[in-house]
Amino acid sequence: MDLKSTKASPVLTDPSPMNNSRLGLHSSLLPYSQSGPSFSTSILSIPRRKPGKLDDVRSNGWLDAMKSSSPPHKKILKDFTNVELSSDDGEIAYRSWMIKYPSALNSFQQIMDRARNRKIVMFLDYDGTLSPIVDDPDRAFMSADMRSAVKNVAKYFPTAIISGRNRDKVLELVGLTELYYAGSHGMDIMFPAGETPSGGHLNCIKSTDAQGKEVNLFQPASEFLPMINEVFINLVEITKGIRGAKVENHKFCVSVHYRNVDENVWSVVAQYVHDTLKDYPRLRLTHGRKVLEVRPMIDWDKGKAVEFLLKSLGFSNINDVLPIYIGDDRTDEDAFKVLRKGNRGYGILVSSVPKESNAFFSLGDTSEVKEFLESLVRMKLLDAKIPERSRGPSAYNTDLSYIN
Ligand SMILES: O=P(O)(O)OC[C@H]1O[C@H](O[C@H]2O[C@H](CO)[C@@H](O)[C@H](O)[C@H]2O)[C@H](O)[C@@H](O)[C@@H]1O
Repeated sequence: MDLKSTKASPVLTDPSPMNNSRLGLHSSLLPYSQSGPSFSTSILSIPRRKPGKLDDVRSNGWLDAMKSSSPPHKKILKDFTNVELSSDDGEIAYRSWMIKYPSALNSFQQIMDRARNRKIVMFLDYDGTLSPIVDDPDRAFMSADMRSAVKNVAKYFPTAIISGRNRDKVLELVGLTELYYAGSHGMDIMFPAGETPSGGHLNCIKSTDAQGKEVNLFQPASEFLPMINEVFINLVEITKGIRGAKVENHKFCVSVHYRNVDENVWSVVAQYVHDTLKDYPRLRLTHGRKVLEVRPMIDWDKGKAVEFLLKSLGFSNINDVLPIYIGDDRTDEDAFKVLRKGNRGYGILVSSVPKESNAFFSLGDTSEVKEFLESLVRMKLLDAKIPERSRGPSAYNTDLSYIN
């Protein structure tokens, strides 16, 4: 297979604003320009390959997007309101944001009313949702309490983790075999054998899980595997002189982290990724939290993965099912959109600062996520105890702490 071929695959589309036609805007990349940002040799050793013109990543918006990824709270408030805010103003801006995206904890009753006579299906993102954001992606562990909250939720509600990470890695981090897992932003889905979605998807293969159980794997970007490996190797090589840069191979996508890179050098990281992508017109870039993500240019994302799983698991009837997706990142917005469309379910954004979103509700941080999951379980147990006839709208407002 010609890895760099532009020949279209049936699944290829160009859904991203950050695609390679944008990248092509400045195709005549010049050798490294001295007018780029200055950096000390203590944080950046001489790279093997010189980056193209650093203006590329400025003019195509990459740098702005990088700066606005997980910025300080004050900057987010300024961007959200368009004015410089004092901390009191910030509090007001946050409160008005909360009116638009009410707390899922405070709106629990409303969510439960909607869930009456419907099966809740839970979708959970990993980083920033189940585990707090930390500097080292290899140390993004979830707490034991969170693990037990997820385990309990999965006892009563079908539960899937949809992560940008490699599927095996996220399974290792979560450590619960009773869940469904989708890695690589939904491009690597494992689901039970026998449950194939109607419509007979291609790219669905039989496999076995870690316990030797038969499962189905859906990998719509499987043809990109060699290309992704090649790009991973190139990106590791090209960024190895940049202190703090880290490249992860997630099988069907590659992450380039700049969280621990000196901000003056971000443009160099961006330019290296930009230069690399010029050789791969069938790959595109998306932005996460202080991470650049290189992925196949296919019409597939976390939203499509949610739809696929609902269908595969037999939960596509909108009248019987209430899907809830909790996530914190831009890539989760695709899933929020799918649930918002046709009022199908609820997206819940995890954020402690105002952010525009397609979610319906918000939760402030991972501890509120845990609280929400625990409330779902308590509600389920209470439901089993209260006879149908005595259930009123306020049934779930009672103190549920006696249920263990
Ligand atoms: O879809 P997710 O499960 O949320 O994965 C998205 C990315 O998460 C990881 O990076 C993020 O979390 C790290 C640990 O807290 C943090 O250091 C990093 O800055 C964040 O971007 C993961 O390492 C990425 O590969 C995922 O794409």
